[in-house]
Amino acid sequence: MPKHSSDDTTTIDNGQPGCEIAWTDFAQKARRTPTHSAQAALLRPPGLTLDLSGQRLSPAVLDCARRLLHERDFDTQRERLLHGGEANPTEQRAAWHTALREPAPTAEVMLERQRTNNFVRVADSERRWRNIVHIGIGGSDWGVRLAVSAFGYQGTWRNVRFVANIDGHAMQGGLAGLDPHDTLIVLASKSFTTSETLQNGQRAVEWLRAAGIADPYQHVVAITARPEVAQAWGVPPAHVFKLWDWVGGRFSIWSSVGLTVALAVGTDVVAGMHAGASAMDMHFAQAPLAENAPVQMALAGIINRSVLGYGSLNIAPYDFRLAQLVPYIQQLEMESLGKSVGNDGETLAVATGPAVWGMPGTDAQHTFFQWLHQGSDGAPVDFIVCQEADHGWPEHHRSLLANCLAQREALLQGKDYDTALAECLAEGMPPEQASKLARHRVHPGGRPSSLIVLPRLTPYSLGALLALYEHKVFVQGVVWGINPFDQWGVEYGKVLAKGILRELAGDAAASPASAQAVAPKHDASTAYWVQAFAKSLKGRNGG
Ligand SMILES: O=P(O)(O)OC[C@H]1O[C@](O)(CO)[C@@H](O)[C@@H]1O
Repeated sequence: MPKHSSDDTTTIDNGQPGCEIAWTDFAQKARRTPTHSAQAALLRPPGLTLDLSGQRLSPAVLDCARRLLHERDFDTQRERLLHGGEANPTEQRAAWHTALREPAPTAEVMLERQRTNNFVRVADSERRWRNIVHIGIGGSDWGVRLAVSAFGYQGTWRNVRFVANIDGHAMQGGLAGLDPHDTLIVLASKSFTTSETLQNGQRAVEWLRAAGIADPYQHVVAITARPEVAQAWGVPPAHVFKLWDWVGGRFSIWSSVGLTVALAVGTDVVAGMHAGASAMDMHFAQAPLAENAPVQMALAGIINRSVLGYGSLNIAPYDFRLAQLVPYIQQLEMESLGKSVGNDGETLAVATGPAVWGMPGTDAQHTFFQWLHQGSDGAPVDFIVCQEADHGWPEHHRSLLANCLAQREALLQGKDYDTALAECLAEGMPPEQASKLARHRVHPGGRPSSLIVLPRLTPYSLGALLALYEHKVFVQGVVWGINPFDQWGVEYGKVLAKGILRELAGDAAASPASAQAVAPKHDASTAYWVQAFAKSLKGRNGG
């Protein structure tokens, strides 16, 4: 059976009787449904409107999807997710990020929310911490960057810098020009073991100390699921904010990791995002499947990936403020769905999570839209746009909206040869030249897309949008039979890096075999570069 196939007969078999039939029916119906239905297919969950008319969805597809979801035990799995059950079986824990944004959360969640808000209130009232350096990576970074750039794009009275990368230039740039005496370092790390974050944090502490600050840790806060480790590292207990093991790293924007957002753009923004996301949670829990936005979006994505064979998904926010949405969704989708082994431990028979990439429109149009329109592969596109802008130049917003709709229409409708030829002739070309050039002007069309319209960019609508994608990813995990809440693939590289690091530091005993049992013997190329880099590092350090 092919691993990656758009063949109708490719089956998903996760050990449940009948799944193969439901999948085959679903795939066949989807294949027979044309992309681009005659009417806009609008869903109106909280905070946004979703137009899926550019996808291969139809009542017949939905009918088969219902059976498929039933056979995957979707209702039970959704219940488990939303009520703190063991949604993450390989790590034997919940994935209960929805609990963090509930209007009436548990006492422990409420306590951390209050502690975070108090910290911000005191800092604001004292006009303290003019500079914030947020140090975190992956899920401890992207959501914060996104919210700060979405609502602080005009600048804020606090100067907020982000440092994620282990590359020393990132830290150098992150600290450059700041007054250490009025700088707060926010260390966000669920595990408090991530080497990038801890090393960058160490540099920040040294920088504070070098400025003559006697107790640099008074300038540091930590947000972590391991408060005792953060305290042992030096952070005062009152500066340690907690999240929980049952919050996946890529969902931590809903936790105290939002502290930097609150310091930068206000606690109201955080509360608004929570409200929007929580409303989407309710919608996901209660809306019938035909109107359930995350479910419908998930089905469209499954058809694009596993039935039509598209290898990637393009995210095109037609909003400059949402540039950081691209890496945010990239991590959410690719860390969650970048798996090829199912929950039963078997290799999956169908292709799962697509590569996710993108850039805000209209920049994207001048960068890679050519490939989307006429390239041999193409990719489904999620267009995201706000109906109303928040600036005072309506002509700019008109152009932005026109561009968004035009790109989508071109992908959907395409342009056939006769139209292209007529165009060329109307431009006065001689017939022979026109017939040649017309071929280059043909757009295949029928390329799938979704259009997500936010009434305007508010914390509520952004919260709803993020929760929409989260639940979409979850539903895809259910259908594909994979756990979207672990990320074992990231771990192996981390383990190997530790061994190589020791070798680069000249630790002779750290040959791969002796460093750790799981590290393989280096391949010839890696061995060559380890030696070469070790030599140049040694030379540089005068060794
Ligand atoms: O918050 P931590 O524990 O520092 O982890 C940072 C990131 O590293 C990962 O574990 C792996 O990339 C992500 O899931 C997570 O968001």
